[in-house]
Amino acid sequence: MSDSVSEAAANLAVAFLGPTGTFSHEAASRCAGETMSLQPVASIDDVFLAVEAGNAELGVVPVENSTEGAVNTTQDCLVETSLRTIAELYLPIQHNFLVNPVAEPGQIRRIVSHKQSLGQCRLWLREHFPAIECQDVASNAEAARMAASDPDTAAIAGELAASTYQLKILHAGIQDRKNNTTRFLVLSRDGKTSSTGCDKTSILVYAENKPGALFRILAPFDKYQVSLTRIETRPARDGVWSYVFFIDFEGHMDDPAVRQVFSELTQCTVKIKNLGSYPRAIG
Ligand SMILES: O=C(O)C(=O)C[C@]1(C(=O)O)C=C[C@@H](O)C=C1
Repeated sequence: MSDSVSEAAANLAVAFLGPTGTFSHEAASRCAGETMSLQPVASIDDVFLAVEAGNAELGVVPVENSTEGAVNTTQDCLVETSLRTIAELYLPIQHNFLVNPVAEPGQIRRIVSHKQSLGQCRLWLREHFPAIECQDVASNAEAARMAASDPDTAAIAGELAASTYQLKILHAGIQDRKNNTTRFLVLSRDGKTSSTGCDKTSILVYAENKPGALFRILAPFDKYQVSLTRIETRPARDGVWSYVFFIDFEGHMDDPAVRQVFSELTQCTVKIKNLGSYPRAIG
């Protein structure tokens, strides 16, 4: 994990989407290391709230998946939050079809999982269980917990959830894409990081509702040769059919070229928000 994370003081908590056994738990464990404790919370919104309120020092949230794309709840929370991203990490996501050890073959009446995971296994589910109802629940570990108390219910979740809730792995590696990966963000209140020479910056941009607005947003990146790594749109929520752009690009806010881009963007947008600069992880 990056220096920015290891600099967080000892014995402080890292909040993540719980309960125990989610992929978010795995991601949070990697960033907590030996020194920080782990704090499961009920939702992604609660991760933001825990860090904003000072009940946790850091929060770990999924932001995008290589199969399913953006995690919308996280994007929406990023619009409203004052937290900054201080690190990113990529986690390979291997899904499993988990059943209660006492379940008989043919007993499964419903399949539960987080909606991102159901999406990541859509083709497999269509091929193997076309007639069984799929229901999305708050997290994969919540799904595993349900399967542990009901032999009619199967869960889609990771190995950590299988061992935590003592479920049987009936089918392993059922995600539609073998190299399925989720990118997580590490959030903090103060958000201070130093340039490492290999960083990324995330910003949020409210575009003008005028012809050429997106063209003008992209022009400074071309002018200062700053490479974009992601651009994503979400409804802005402060008007019908107005949009906000999430833009990730290479470089740190302290780098001269990035400063130039940011200052030119402030002149051609309605509003711009710095979501943080952080060391680039290998995905
Ligand atoms: O339910 C979990 O295990 C989570 O940590 C959530 C989540 C997500 O929201 O994307 C995390 C990684 C996987 O992409 C699937 C689910």
